Amino acid sequence: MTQTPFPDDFLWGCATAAYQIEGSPLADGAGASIWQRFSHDPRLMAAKGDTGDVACDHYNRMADDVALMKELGLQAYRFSVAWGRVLPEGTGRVNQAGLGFYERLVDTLLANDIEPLCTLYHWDMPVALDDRGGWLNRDSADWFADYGRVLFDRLDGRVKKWVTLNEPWVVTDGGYLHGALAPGHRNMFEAPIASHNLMRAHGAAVKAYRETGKHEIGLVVNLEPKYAASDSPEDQAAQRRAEAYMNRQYLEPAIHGRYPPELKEIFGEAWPDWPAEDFALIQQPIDFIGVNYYTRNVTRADDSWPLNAGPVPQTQATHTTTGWEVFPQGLTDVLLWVKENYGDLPLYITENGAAFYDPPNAEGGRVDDPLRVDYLRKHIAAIGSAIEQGADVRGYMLWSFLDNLEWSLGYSKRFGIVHVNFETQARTPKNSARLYSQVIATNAATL
Ligand SMILES: OC[C@@H]1[C@@H](O)[C@H](O)[C@@H](O)c2[nH]c(CCc3ccccc3)c[n+]21
Repeated sequence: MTQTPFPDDFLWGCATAAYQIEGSPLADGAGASIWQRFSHDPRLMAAKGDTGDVACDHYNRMADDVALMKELGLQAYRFSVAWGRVLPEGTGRVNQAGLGFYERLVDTLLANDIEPLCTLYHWDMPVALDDRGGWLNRDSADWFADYGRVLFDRLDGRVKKWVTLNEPWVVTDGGYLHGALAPGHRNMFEAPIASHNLMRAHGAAVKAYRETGKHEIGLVVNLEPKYAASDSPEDQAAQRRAEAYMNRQYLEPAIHGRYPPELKEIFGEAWPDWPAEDFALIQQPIDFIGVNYYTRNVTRADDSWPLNAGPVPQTQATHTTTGWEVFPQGLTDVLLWVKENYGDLPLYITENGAAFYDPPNAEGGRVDDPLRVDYLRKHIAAIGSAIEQGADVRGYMLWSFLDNLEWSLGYSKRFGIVHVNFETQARTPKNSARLYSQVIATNAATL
């Protein structure tokens, strides 16, 4: 048994997102989000009938859920705010009842010695703004900054770690290129525009935070390390395109004020000439980078659209129920890649976890999830290895605290370390929750 001690102030927590756990999406004056619209549309939703109307009913069960977080020993909790609860029309009128829910959540967390990490945007834009063009409208940067100011004014100080966007790549690739996620567009010309406006909005919100904010704000990106399938020039070029498209497209402008050249190659005539002043806005200095890691990709040249690059199935490996290869080394590799390419900004693992087929509630209220226990042990050890090699990793937010709505895949993909019986809303910690409690108590990875 090898123990890898973590830094003394390493922050151990869990992550969730508003639309995936809260339910009551229209309660107390809230304005509908694009996910309310998308999940109710059987033409768009893969898991037809699975909506966020109830989810984990966290909106009504928040105090009990925070008590369970405390019981498990969580030191932090990463959540997102549903924009439409706070600003039902997306801009203008503030819905005090909606803002009040998040104020109660933050105060309850603090009363339980759990540090709140607040994500402003985890994919649920108000429909009122989507109807005005959403992320395709350059005004979205101002809408988002104004929304941020409402939260900063009310919660900064109690919230000391802010995140502007969760995974702009997924918002763009899923919502505007392939259409698998809200708002369900499939348009190669729209995707770069949405992507660019998301980053302008990120910059505008960071700039707004610096007007009054006294703590930290960062950006969360999903990173999937790309390993060329061979040394052939074709596979090497495919790896560069895939890495640029997913892993560099957002960090390059945020940190270096530029886009990777491969994006013009990928999008061709669909890649606009961006106004130079946009990059000064996007490149606002941030205090940390949040890394969401789940798996890797072995990449080869192929005729897939739009990258002409695709995965080589790793048939010999363990896979999750979402089809992702379990590859802990990729987490070590990608943390060192961030350090090498983007400098020594503090890093947080803002998401890491896995969906496996968990047994139903066994007798005595236990859920045995050995594959998730093994996944977490190995990925937490992988972080320890990156830290030993010089990565400045400050915390780990496990995805996820509860089984929840896995977007268009519905409730069948269970990522929680706490099982949710969606008929009764009963919460049952899985064995992985017990493992995580031990990791937190010892501040060490044990393999
Ligand atoms: O899929 C598990 C989680 C989601 O539930 C989170 O809301 C989201 O932040 C998130 N991102 C990723 C990695 C990127 C990705 C998202 C969706 C589909 C494929 C890859 C995995 N997850």
